[in-house]
Amino acid sequence: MKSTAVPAISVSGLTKRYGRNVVLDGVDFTLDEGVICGLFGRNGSGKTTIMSILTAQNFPSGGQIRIFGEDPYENPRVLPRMCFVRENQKYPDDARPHHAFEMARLFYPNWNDELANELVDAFNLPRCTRIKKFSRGQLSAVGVIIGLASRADITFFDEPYLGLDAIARQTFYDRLLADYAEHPRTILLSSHLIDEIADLIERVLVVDGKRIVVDTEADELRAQAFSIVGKESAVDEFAAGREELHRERLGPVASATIRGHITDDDQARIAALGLTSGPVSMQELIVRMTQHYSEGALR
Ligand SMILES: Nc1ncnc2c1ncn2[C@@H]1O[C@H](COP(=O)(O)OP(=O)(O)OP(=O)(O)O)[C@@H](O)[C@H]1O
Repeated sequence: MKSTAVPAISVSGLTKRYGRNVVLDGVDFTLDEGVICGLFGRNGSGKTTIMSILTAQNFPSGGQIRIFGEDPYENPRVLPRMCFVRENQKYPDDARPHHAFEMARLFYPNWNDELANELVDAFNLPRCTRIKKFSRGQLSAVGVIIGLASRADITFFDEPYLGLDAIARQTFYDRLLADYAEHPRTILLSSHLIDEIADLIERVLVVDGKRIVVDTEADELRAQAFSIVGKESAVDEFAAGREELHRERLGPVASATIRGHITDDDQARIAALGLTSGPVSMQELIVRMTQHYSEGALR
């Protein structure tokens, strides 16, 4: 299911301006069907803007976007195939969860009532309370349930975890993976809790400086850096001539994040220098790479 002739999403040269403020400038990426992809980036980097443009809730200022090969604007072939779970979703004042689910059932052809009901129990959601009275986490749970039970061909989750406690977030991740295994589809998930979703995602996109700066398979990303720790003079010796993403010092001891695959020769040299090496978490790697890009080191 990994590659199809027509990608689920294709974006080329996307720009977006709000007045004179250019927030996206030349965003390019494609996403095949049947992939869970993480969309990461700092606050205000444009993640919500990208999702809202892809779901035709916002207009691009330039460039081209295609959903299953088609322009999504006012396109009845494409719009019911996409579900956008956004942070500030509004519901009518008197709506209870079942009202929101009835609306979703009308719109999404693959909607599954049984799954929605199971999830209401899994998230301990009160069935008879008006959504207006819900806590922040309960409100997020309504969005997550709609996102999962819609089984849309492409589901966009934009920071869907706000207010959800650790147990509820784990419930979301577990149910997402379980349902995705039975009903593969395309999922674009933005989050600041990178390590929490690192094991869910197969693909990574990072937006920074108005464009996509990282576009890679998750496994490849994990292998793109390693850390070394030990006496600073030994760290200096090992790091000389290599791309160093980050360094920290504590007295005579330093730890450096080095970009690149660690080789057998590297391992031997690390041991000979009395250093220790370790993996870098996806969150740390993305944070370090984003800082590095922001400092202009890679441009
Ligand atoms: N309707 C709007 N009018 C003017 N500026 C906007 C509008 N919507 C977003 N912006 C600006 O566009 C930029 C990108 O915002 P966006 O919400 O897409 O970022 P984000 O990556 O989703 O941020 P966060 O991680 O904080 O949710 C920000 O600088 C924001 O202020």
